[in-house]
Amino acid sequence: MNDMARQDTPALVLDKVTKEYSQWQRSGETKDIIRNLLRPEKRVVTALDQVSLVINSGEFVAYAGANGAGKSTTIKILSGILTPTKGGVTVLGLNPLKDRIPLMHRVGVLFGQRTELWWDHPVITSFQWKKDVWNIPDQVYEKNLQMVTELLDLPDILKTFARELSLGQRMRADIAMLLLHGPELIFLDEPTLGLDVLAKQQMIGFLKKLNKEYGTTVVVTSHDMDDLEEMAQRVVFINKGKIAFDGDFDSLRSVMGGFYRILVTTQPGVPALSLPEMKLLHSENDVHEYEFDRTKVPIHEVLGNLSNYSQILDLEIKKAPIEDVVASLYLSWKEN
Ligand SMILES: Nc1ncnc2c1ncn2[C@@H]1O[C@H](COP(=O)(O)OP(=O)(O)OP(=O)(O)O)[C@@H](O)[C@H]1O
Repeated sequence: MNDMARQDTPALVLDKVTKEYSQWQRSGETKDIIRNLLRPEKRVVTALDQVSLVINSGEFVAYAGANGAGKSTTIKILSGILTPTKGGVTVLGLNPLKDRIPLMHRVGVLFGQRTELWWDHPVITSFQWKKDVWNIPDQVYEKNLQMVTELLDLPDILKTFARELSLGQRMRADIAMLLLHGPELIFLDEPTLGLDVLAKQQMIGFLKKLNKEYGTTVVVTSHDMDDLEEMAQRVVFINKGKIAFDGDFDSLRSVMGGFYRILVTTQPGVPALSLPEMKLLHSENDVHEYEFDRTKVPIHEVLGNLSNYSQILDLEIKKAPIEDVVASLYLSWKEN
């Protein structure tokens, strides 16, 4: 396929995909052992319920949702590990089940806590093993190895045994290995889980660069909404197997109202002011944090009200933290 045709083909399409699992039910009580053996009970769980989704080539998409929402199931279906119960799936224009081998050469999948590195060998040995087994041409391998070594700062890591790497170093080595065959589309499950602040920043910076400069389509799942907001342009939320939101982060914020935070620093000893249309969240020393909904009170009105108070020394307005927005969303979904 030429490059033009590739760009026109969506990176992935889910068309009314449903996935049901059968789960064996056992009470765990001794008195039920015989009954469990003779009349085992099964429960059908609908992990994905008529999910339709299109992700275009070159996008960076956050795929989010609470525990058990259906994220891993989606990624397993997209990578051909699972068959959907109903519905159609294409990845880079191919069928993940029938075309698994050709797809493997164009896609990369990384499940956060799993590693493909050989534990008792230096990292470079695993890389060379992948090159041989995957039949990666010398030129492609050398080019990608150079790219990941530079961008992920790997020189020392390459010579180190995988078992001796820190979590952050191992994650970098895993992502590097994933990219050696030059995938056009990558699925990453929790790539920042457990990383310290610096390692996390490095990982986020690298993924953004990979998407922007190399055009790789990236689909990331994570429970850390701040990380997702920093990385992705689009967020798709799945809730109980259904797409509950698909858009950018600002639109996600506005789903729960246009909540903003304002930090008001007053002169020492001045108690928190009671301000119209603003909810006091907390006060510490002379800094008081309020929340307001800008769809109800425009920002200029808030500032106008505050300008009447000579006790105010400083002001800072910021968007409500995305984690809080999502917590309210989860709560509203739970109640429905
Ligand atoms: N192999 C399986 N057999 C039976 N049920 C399963 C299986 N895998 C997942 N499920 C069920 O499908 C639903 C979706 O699970 P899935 O692992 O896709 O969620 P998730 O969004 O990835 O969750 P998490 O964030 O906790 O990893 C859950 O109710 C889960 O119990």
